[in-house]
Amino acid sequence: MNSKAAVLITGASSGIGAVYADRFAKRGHALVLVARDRVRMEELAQRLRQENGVTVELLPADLTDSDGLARVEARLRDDSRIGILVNNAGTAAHGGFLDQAPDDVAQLISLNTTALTRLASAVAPRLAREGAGAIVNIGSVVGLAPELGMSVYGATKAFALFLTQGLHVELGPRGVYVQAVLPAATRTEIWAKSGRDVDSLPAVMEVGELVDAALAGFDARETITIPSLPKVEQWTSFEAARKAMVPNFLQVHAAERYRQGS
Ligand SMILES: NC(=O)C1=CN([C@@H]2O[C@H](COP(=O)(O)OP(=O)(O)OC[C@H]3O[C@@H](n4cnc5c(N)ncnc54)[C@H](OP(=O)(O)O)[C@@H]3O)[C@@H](O)[C@H]2O)C=CC1
Ligand SMILES: N[C@@H](C=O)C(=O)O
Repeated sequence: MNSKAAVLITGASSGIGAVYADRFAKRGHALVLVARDRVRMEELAQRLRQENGVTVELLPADLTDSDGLARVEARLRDDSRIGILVNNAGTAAHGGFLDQAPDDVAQLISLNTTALTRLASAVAPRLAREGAGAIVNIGSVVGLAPELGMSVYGATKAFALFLTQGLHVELGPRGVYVQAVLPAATRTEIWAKSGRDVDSLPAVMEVGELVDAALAGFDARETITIPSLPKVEQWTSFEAARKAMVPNFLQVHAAERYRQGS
């Protein structure tokens, strides 16, 4: 019997999710693949079964649809073989805020934040009871960079980062590992799908290299993994500055600069 936890990967029909599937299959994990495109997932599943002898199941679902999302939530809640969730499905939006239709914005938020949170929420109680398992949330460096002008997409990725840090605080002591991976530009279909030419970017990482680095962070049990960032000290000092500010928030009086005439 295979004692390794099964891995449920969302957005597994292409790009980063498909490579996660490949790498976890190579490590001998059974897989549950989630996305809308059943045909692409079946092609991937057949190859992974053949090459690695692992069980690969498909759970086709649109995660912005309440029925689809509920099916995946139920699977995460009830299937005790699943010990790792890779919350990867996501889309980006082209254009600036003024050009984006509210319905498109709502759809983006629904996939990148609501689905991500509901799936984590479906699996977390069981993992906490078992005192084991992992939740991996795919964020983006865009979530740290409002200057890039992708405000809604970046906000969803900032959400993924914050949620990860919060869940790390809450679930870490219960034995559940939570990781956020923050890729920078990576060669996948997301760029063409959102109307952008990936080759116009100054630097793009190949998707295999991105996922291998993310898994190195996973193996090291990092909470935040930024594969492209050359010096980790930049992230650790950013975090140290944030943490140093937190004890100063609770005050009886407003800061001196806001006190008028007192
Ligand atoms: N590539 C990059 O430069 C970067 C990507 N990221 C993040 O990485 C993640 C993966 O993206 P990437 O691999 O690049 O892009 P892809 O477009 O290749 O993959 C996106 C995946 O999400 C799935 N998906 C999209 N919409 C839905 C939906 N409504 N329901 C279920 N699944 C859906 C797609 O499958 P299907 O269409 O079959 O449903 C596909 O499998 C995203 O969260 C993205 O924001 C972060 C930083 C950089
Ligand atoms: N997905 C990319 C933007 O569209 C990114 O996060 O860099």
